[in-house]
Amino acid sequence: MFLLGLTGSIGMGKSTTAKMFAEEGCAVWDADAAVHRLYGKGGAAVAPMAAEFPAAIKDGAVSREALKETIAADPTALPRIEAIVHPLVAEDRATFLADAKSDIAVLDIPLLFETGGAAAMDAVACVTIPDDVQRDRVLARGTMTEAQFDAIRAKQMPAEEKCARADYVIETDMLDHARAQVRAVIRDIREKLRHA
Ligand SMILES: CC(C)(COP(=O)(O)OP(=O)(O)OC[C@H]1O[C@@H](n2cnc3c(N)ncnc32)[C@H](O)[C@@H]1O)[C@@H](O)C(=O)NCCC(=O)NCCS
Ligand SMILES: Nc1ncnc2c1ncn2[C@@H]1O[C@H](COP(=O)(O)OP(=O)(O)OP(=O)(O)O)[C@@H](O)[C@H]1O
Repeated sequence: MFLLGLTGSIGMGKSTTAKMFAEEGCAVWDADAAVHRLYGKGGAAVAPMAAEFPAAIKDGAVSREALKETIAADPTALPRIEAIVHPLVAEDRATFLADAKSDIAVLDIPLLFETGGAAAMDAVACVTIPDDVQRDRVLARGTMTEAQFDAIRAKQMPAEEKCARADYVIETDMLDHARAQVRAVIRDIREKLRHA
């Protein structure tokens, strides 16, 4: 199975583009969605998070709202959260890949380059839009304050660097344009698989 990493800065269109790959028949796994499962009631992150961040647990699940307050108040919190969450995310991904049935698996991973995951991919696609559009789109969702957005963005590798390292760049300026690029990426990969 061909492993295509899909990455890009916060709000640049990873989830929307991943859905397009799924619609074209690729098996898709989403790291953020895995975190949602892990944080949910009965999720594997709840107990270890409760041990370190008791204030972030509400109704047996990890509360993102509470967690964002913790992160804002304590600069050491995010790396400690990552140390708990990232190994669990890696397990979730291994389970997905063991069951996946498709010629191409797309792994939507926001921190693919930051965490060194790109080395395990056969190729990487990076979604991109200009910074001002990114900011507008993220703030329009209303789930983050401008300060929270800036803090997350500052932690991520700059978008230009991600694109420079990627094998494919997908501009997410318009849905039809992105879909055409997704189809071109799939065609290119299938062509490569035929000649492998
Ligand atoms: C910070 C939290 C509480 C924000 O939750 P919220 O629901 O508002 O946003 P969401 O999870 O959808 O994340 C939005 C985007 O923020 C970026 N982001 C999230 N976590 C991180 C991080 N640790 N470092 C850099 N960017 C991050 C990603 O681009 C992500 O797609 C949440 O993302 C979290 O708990 N992050 C820690 C776990 C993690 O590292 N996840 C990243 C994918 S494995
Ligand atoms: N090709 C596109 N054309 C127009 N709008 C788009 C396109 N792709 C994404 N968007 C819009 O941009 C916003 C962010 O997209 P999306 O949620 O897919 O990004 P993301 O990278 O997964 O975000 P995050 O990093 O926060 O998880 C959404 O409002 C979405 O509708």
